[in-house]
Amino acid sequence: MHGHRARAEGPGHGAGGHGRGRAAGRRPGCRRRRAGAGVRVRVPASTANLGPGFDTLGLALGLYDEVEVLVTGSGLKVEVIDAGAGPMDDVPTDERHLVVRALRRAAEHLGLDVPGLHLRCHNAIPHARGLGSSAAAVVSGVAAAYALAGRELDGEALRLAAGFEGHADNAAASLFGGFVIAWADGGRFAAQRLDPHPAIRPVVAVPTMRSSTEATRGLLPETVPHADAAHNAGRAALAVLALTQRPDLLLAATEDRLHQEYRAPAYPASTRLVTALRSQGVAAAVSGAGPTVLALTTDGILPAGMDVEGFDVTELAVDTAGVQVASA
Ligand SMILES: Nc1ncnc2c1ncn2[C@@H]1O[C@H](COP(=O)(O)OP(=O)(O)O)[C@@H](O)[C@H]1O
Ligand SMILES: N[C@@H](CCOP(=O)(O)O)C(=O)O
Repeated sequence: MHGHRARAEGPGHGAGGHGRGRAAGRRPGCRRRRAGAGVRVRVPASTANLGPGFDTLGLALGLYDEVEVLVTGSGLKVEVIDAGAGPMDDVPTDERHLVVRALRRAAEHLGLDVPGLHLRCHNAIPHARGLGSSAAAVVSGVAAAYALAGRELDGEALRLAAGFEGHADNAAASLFGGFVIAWADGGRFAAQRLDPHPAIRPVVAVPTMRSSTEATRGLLPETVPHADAAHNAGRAALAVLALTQRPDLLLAATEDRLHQEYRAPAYPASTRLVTALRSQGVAAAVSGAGPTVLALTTDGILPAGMDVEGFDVTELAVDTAGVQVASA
């Protein structure tokens, strides 16, 4: 399943979405999925904002979580396997598990009755680092529900997934792959996918420290100076051109004044690395809400002499396919 294109039309589903708490009951017209049905989902990580495109721009990355979903007769079993993400001590294995919540909400939306569930989650995307692990988890749950219902992913899938976090940049990238522009009209999320320029080679510097997106969103001011808003509007527009056609413009196109400096106290080492890379001409930004540092290079490496102690530096491919689902 791939190549889906988000649509801007259709009814929206916000974070308070419909059907909450009804998953256990079987409603009239609900289609029961037989025990034994199963799907396997592979979902890419993502990097959001890309500097100036706060809550708007996203890029899918070639680092994947995989989830095996088996429909059972009753109950819930969640197995969480470290496939490179590190310790999973922040993940509950009951109904609060993010993949389970997303799957249940999407199943409810699709009129699908899932009597019991067994999940095996192979997690490679590190949590709370700014690589979209939570959006990837939500997208995998939504994609699993769509596949179990025999439905193709559509714009409603994006609205369901984005409704969990209230912004769609990561979710759209994980759903559709490639480079995405996401927006919301009164809570109705939509996205447009674009093909990133093939010369772009993202490098990520991932620190061991975690930083929750919710916490660093709390550092943002209610209002920003008009000049900063104007600056970011221009740079975000330029970023669309740079990401798709003109990688030579990436340094100017990744300059941000809306969110990074406010979040800087949460991760000083990442901020220092972004500044050092930019001073060497590398198009660097904080990835998502941080603390990972993203460098959009064309050679797949960082300049010599950078202080990357405490960071795990890796080149990641751009994922162009988005979430993939197969029968298990
Ligand atoms: N694969 C997953 N399965 C279950 N929960 C997850 C998964 N990935 C992320 N989460 C939840 O989301 C939190 C991280 O979300 P967030 O702070 O938005 O960071 P990120 O930048 O990684 O998305 C984790 O602490 C965990 O509670
Ligand atoms: N636009 C969001 C992106 C959050 O990304 P994450 O990978 O850190 O969850 C923000 O900047 O808050």
